[in-house]
Amino acid sequence: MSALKTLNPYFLKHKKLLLYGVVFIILSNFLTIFPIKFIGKAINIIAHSLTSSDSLDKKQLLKQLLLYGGIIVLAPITSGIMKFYMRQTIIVASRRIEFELKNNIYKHYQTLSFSFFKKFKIGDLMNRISEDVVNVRQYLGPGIMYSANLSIMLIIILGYMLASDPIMTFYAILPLPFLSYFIYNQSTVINKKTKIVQGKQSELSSFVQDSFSGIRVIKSFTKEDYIISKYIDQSNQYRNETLSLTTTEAIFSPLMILIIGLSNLFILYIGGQRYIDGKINVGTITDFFLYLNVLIWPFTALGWVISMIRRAEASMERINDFLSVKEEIKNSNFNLYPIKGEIRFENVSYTYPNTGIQALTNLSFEIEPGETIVFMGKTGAGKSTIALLLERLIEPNSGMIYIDDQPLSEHNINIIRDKIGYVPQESFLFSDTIYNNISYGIENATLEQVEKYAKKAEIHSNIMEFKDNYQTEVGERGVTLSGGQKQRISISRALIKDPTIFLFDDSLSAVDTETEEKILSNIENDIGIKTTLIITHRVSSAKHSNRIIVLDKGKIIEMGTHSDLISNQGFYSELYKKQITQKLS
Ligand SMILES: Nc1ncnc2c1ncn2[C@@H]1O[C@H](COP(=O)(O)OP(=O)(O)OP(=O)(O)O)[C@@H](O)[C@H]1O
Repeated sequence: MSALKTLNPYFLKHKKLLLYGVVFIILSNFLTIFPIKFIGKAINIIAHSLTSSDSLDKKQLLKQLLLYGGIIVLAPITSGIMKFYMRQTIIVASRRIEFELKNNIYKHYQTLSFSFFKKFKIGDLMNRISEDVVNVRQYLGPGIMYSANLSIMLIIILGYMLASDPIMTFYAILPLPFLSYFIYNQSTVINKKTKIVQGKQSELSSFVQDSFSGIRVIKSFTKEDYIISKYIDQSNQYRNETLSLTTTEAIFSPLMILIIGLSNLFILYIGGQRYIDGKINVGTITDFFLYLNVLIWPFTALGWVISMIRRAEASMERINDFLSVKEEIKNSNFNLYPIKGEIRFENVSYTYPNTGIQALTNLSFEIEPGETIVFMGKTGAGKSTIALLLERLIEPNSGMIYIDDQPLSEHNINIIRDKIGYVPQESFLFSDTIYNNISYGIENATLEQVEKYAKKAEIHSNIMEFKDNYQTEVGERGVTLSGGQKQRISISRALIKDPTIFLFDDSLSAVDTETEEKILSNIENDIGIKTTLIITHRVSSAKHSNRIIVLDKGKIIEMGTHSDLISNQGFYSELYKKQITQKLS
């Protein structure tokens, strides 16, 4: 239960609603149980009036019968109203706590570092905020409501039963703990099997999703038969797991009815004997049947609630695991100031913690404000890692990064990120309109502003060809756009921020070299004294640079101007020759 202690502050916040809920539970239970003994009394009156010949006595009995009838009808109606308020308080409190918990988890996710998100699968992160929170909410709502209901009902009903006949009470209740245990056991098995079925179902739907997304590759490689047999295989697994769950569920009801039947049998047998012995009357037997009827649901709920609490505890532990992760990169500077754009790396090394790959080793370079530097090198050389470090999405293991001669770690992180116009390698677009995607980084952007920067990124004329122009929805992650269109929208999104430092991470790879030229000279005309870092595999981008840095295995192997590196006869000049020959041919 220790993990569930995290919920105490939430309980305290909603204590009023929860307390009202308990009051309504007490009232509703009392009103459910209270009229039962009047049913027994009414039966005794009817039995008595059948044998009585006194008309005055019969009149008196009828009056009493009417009074009992009134109680028997009115009490359950009032109990129903109380049950309504019981749900309106406890379930509403649980829904509010669920809402607050979800918001807190989401807020916490937003504070966590970039490497945290690289460590966990998206599906896993989503589960904490959906399935796990639902499990906790079920404990908070139905869990608490039924536990309170059972305890209160048990106290009231046991009082009545013991007052009527202690021996019959013992026999009537005897099978009920077995009922709770059985329900707990079955619920645990059903939960486990349901999880497996859900897992198989999501495997199947991701497989189908994947095969639809990759339909082009499947057809090109004529893999249709392979895909169909794989689908049938996965579908068979799903069917087998579902059938196993259905069998468990099918055993559930008959066994439950058997245990309840045993209780009824005990009442009939023991009650019958005690009636023959003259120890109780017919009304008492009727009362016990009715008491048992009322008790069955709480005892059933007990088993269910125990398994629910165990599930909630496991879920809360998983949620707590995430909530206890601390912000790795904290901002300690909240001043507002301008940035000139001078960048200095001094012996910077970085190793990715999850793979142990050393991406950069003792890297040192300096960039003056307004300079354009091109980073080149084989794939995996460490170029994108420089971009991540500059945005302070990750921190160096050793060495220092300076911006405007001040350590990056001492800067206001929000200013740095705001003043860097970053265009990522995979142009991620939100499922929204083109307008909202371009204006993402600034508030209340006008259409003129959006158009201006779309023109600079050479995408405006494309957008004007779409039916809804700037209001065109780009679909999930921009699926309705070509790779080059996505890249140029992503560039417009960086340009509109009017940053001091531009950071292009291989962000022109999907446009032809002519468009690339145009975009870079559009930006150049506008840049003024802005620092620009271009990570690229194309020598055409290098033309616009002051210097080129070539990396290999996280180290600088060449640095200089285009003509310096051509005469160097190294990686750059080889690449240049290759790409120029390709262009000419
Ligand atoms: N998130 C990550 N987790 C673990 N290792 C990573 C991660 N990102 C990159 N690496 C590793 O770090 C090294 C440098 O990667 P980086 O992305 O900086 O290379 P790059 O030069 O930008 O490559 P490319 O030109 O292919 O984009 C590579 O060996 C890569 O496998």
